[in-house]
Amino acid sequence: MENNNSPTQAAEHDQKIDPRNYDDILAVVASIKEQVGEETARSDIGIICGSGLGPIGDTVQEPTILPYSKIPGFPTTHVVGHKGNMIFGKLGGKKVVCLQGRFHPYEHNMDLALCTLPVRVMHQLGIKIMIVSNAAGGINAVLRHGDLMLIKDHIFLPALAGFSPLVGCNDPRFGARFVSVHDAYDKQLRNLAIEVGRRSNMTLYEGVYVMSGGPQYESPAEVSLFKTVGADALGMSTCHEVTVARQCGIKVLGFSLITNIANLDADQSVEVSHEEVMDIAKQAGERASSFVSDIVQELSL
Ligand SMILES: O=P(O)(O)O[C@H]1O[C@H](CO)[C@@H](O)[C@H]1O
Ligand SMILES: Nc1nc2[nH]cnc2c(=O)[nH]1
Repeated sequence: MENNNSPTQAAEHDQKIDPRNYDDILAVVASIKEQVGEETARSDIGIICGSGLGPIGDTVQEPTILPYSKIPGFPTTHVVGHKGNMIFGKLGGKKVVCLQGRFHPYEHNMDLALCTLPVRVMHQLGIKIMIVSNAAGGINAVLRHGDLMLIKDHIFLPALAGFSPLVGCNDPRFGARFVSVHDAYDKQLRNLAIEVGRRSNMTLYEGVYVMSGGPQYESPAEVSLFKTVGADALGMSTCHEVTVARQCGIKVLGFSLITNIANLDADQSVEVSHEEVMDIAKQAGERASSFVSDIVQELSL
């Protein structure tokens, strides 16, 4: 089993990094540049792979792979289906950096600043656009296993309860103290994705993603609550990354792969498991990868 929280996966560096400190972020970036070379590190597009969506990273051409264990300040990824690699290379003719593995707040004691360190690092590496993917439970009745849903907006539940990556002192070099997320998921990028999907006859939904803290899956009553407030799909990631990206001025395109149907009725509920999530993600991996690659090909920077 990969990424099983084994002590052998401890970081290979001993540099102490505070993810809330701007100069420390620059130190992380300097280390990455030193290891892969300045030109390789410079990237235009960042991609974050969701649970089981690592195959997107495997399609990067001319890859230079830097394991997280070699990046100062990066914790290990504990969740199965998140390999823990930063991959530099080309996709659709563009320079990309792909994160094969993300940091979920539930893995890291709800330290959202730590979990968004990779986004701040990618910003310093030059990305202007971030494509973020996740595995999610479908709430909207139209959604089926394996469907792709473009994220139009989100409900960042932990942040509403005070768990935002922007809590704490704000170094103005990071961006605004008060970040507007009125347009978190860029409309032009969404339109492009819809057009790309249409051309390849892909059924693509658009909806609202809600992030819960996890790691337990939701009870039927909780799913009903989310449905009532307008959520279409739910997961335990993404919103923290998108919030930081917006603070940095990065444009975002996000999509959810529907890996399970969230339970709405306690009398007819079925067990949800990460194995099911991984299974469906595996089946959809190729489709999701070619979708991302087609979009990247058409992006103008
Ligand atoms: O959001 P990603 O990383 O795709 O993973 C999703 O899948 C896991 C649960 O199966 C949770 O971590 C949830 O957030
Ligand atoms: N919170 C949550 N995360 C998920 N990730 C994949 N499926 C689900 C789900 O049903 N709920």
